Amino acid sequence: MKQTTVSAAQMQAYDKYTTETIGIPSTVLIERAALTVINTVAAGSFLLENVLIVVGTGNNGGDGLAIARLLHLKGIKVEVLLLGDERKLSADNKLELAIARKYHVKIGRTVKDFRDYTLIIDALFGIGLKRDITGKLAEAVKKINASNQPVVAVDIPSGLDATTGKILGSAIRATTTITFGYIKSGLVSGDAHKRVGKLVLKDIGIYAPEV
Ligand SMILES: NC(=O)C1=CN([C@@H]2O[C@H](COP(=O)(O)OP(=O)(O)OC[C@H]3O[C@@H](n4cnc5c(N)ncnc54)[C@H](O)[C@@H]3O)[C@@H](O)[C@H]2O)[C@@H](O)CC1
Ligand SMILES: [K+]
Repeated sequence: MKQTTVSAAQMQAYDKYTTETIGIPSTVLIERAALTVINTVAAGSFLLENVLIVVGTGNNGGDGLAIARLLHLKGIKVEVLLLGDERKLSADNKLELAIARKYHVKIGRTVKDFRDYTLIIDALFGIGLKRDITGKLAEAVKKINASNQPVVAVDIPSGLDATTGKILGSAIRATTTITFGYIKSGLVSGDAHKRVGKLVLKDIGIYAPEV
């Protein structure tokens, strides 16, 4: 795996190349991303007693839903907090949500107190974040940070611009960030040092066209 950094646009192009030109279904990549996250989390010192997975409407949320399902099927107590407009789910997110619901994963729209969880997994936004996080979503981000609970960010802490590392409105403060395929430049620049925590790079089968 190359250690050079990539922009969000480059990473999106690699995703597209892998899924469209090579033909690996995006749900295979999501499953690999989810397996990687649960294995990395299990190998760490996190307490998996009561896990909250915060998911958004895009494919980062799709990763989160797959993580929730895999943990749930291992008998770990998990809860999903689904944030954003459910009518705007990406196709893969919709599929992962339907699968999670069939396995009776607990999925809610609100949380009483973020301090009730032993681990929070952040799958709100990945490299698709385009503008400032505002309103209810920004409130949730601030409450998660204020909870001081351990947070594992999926691909990138939500709210961080994947290219510049600038905080867009507000951003999750992660204990550990597990990023897929390549280190996005925003994980090592701008405000990244305030938000990323320990950075872990994992291969999930996305490669640049020249590989
Ligand atoms: N094939 C792929 O593209 C893969 C993607 N993966 C995951 O998917 C992520 C990228 O997924 P997406 O491109 O769907 O992007 P995201 O999941 O980052 O989110 C994009 C969604 O959020 C909305 N949005 C953007 N900024 C917003 C804001 N400020 N407030 C409210 N809504 C906002 C967009 O309109 C879009 O619906 C990666 O970071 C990675 O975690 C991996 O699962 C591997 C495969
Ligand atoms: K995230």
